Amino acid sequence: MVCKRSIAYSSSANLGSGFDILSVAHDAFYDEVEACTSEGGLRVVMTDNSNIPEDPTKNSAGFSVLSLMKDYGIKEGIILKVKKGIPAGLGLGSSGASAAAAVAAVNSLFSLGLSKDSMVKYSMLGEGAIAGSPHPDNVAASIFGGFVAVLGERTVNLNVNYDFKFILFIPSIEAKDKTKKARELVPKTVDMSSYVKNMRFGFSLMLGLERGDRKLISNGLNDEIVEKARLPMFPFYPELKKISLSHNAIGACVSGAGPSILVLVDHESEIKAIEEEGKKLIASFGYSAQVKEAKIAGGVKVE
Ligand SMILES: Nc1ncnc2c1ncn2[C@@H]1O[C@H](COP(=O)(O)OP(=O)(O)OP(=O)(O)O)[C@@H](O)[C@H]1O
Ligand SMILES: N[C@@H](CCO)C(=O)O
Repeated sequence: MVCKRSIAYSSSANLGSGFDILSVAHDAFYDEVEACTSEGGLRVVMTDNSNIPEDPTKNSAGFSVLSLMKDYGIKEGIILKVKKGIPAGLGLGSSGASAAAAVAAVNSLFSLGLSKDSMVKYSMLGEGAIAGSPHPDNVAASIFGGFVAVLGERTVNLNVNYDFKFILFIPSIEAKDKTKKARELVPKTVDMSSYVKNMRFGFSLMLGLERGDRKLISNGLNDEIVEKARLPMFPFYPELKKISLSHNAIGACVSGAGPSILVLVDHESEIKAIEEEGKKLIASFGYSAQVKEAKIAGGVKVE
């Protein structure tokens, strides 16, 4: 039996207006996957006591690897042992990280020579199996690391020339098929004024990161369309953003499909006040919340 082990970090997708395009990997949490050759077929084993299905067609890691096995004619059996570090269903790219780690491990196990873009392609299929449509942003961040823009079949890393860190507010809200439901809330059409505002936000964020311009980054962390449509899923968000900005955060946005919220902070921000008041606010809505500080993380690693 030959094995390969990999780890992939959590991520926050969308970053305001970049629905299904922009994302960032952070070191808040990571998943580990060990892929070993075995008897025929694919078996997924969740090594912790999570309720995540082990049926490969219902598991993001399993479905991605099934697709790889089919396309690359892999006849040998594979056992995937998935150790979850990233809590699922909270907008932290949990399903995407498992898929990314599994694809990278199998790529190495069978020396498939997949490019990072091909790994994104296979990993996003796992997202499709559970969220109804295969969004690429979380898996792209987990594979490439850093800030990414997914531009069709290519993912590009953004240069970051500003020093900041993240605060993640992670409310304990259990919602079955959360991302699937959240995607159903996204409007099918948008009016021109929202489109123009969102283009401005997206360009502001990308240029602000590249130029190290705090004001542009701050202006970029906004969204007129998707966050608004999904607000009933995280009703505390507008007030949490207000509190963060009043204490000099750079900006705040919904992490992926929520309910977690990502806040960017730097030396000018009153971090303790943001964390304490933010937690109290979420409690006033009836939810407990974990608050976690994090930094930008690298891409998937195979041992
Ligand atoms: N390997 C996996 N890791 C995590 N969740 C998985 C996995 N395979 C299947 N799932 C299922 O996917 C659902 C969680 O996915 P969902 O997209 O809602 O959350 P997420 O990946 O944590 O967040 P987001 O995509 O918003 O960042 C759960 O119902 C879980 O059972
Ligand atoms: N772009 C995806 C990310 C899910 O984490 C969405 O917002 O549905």
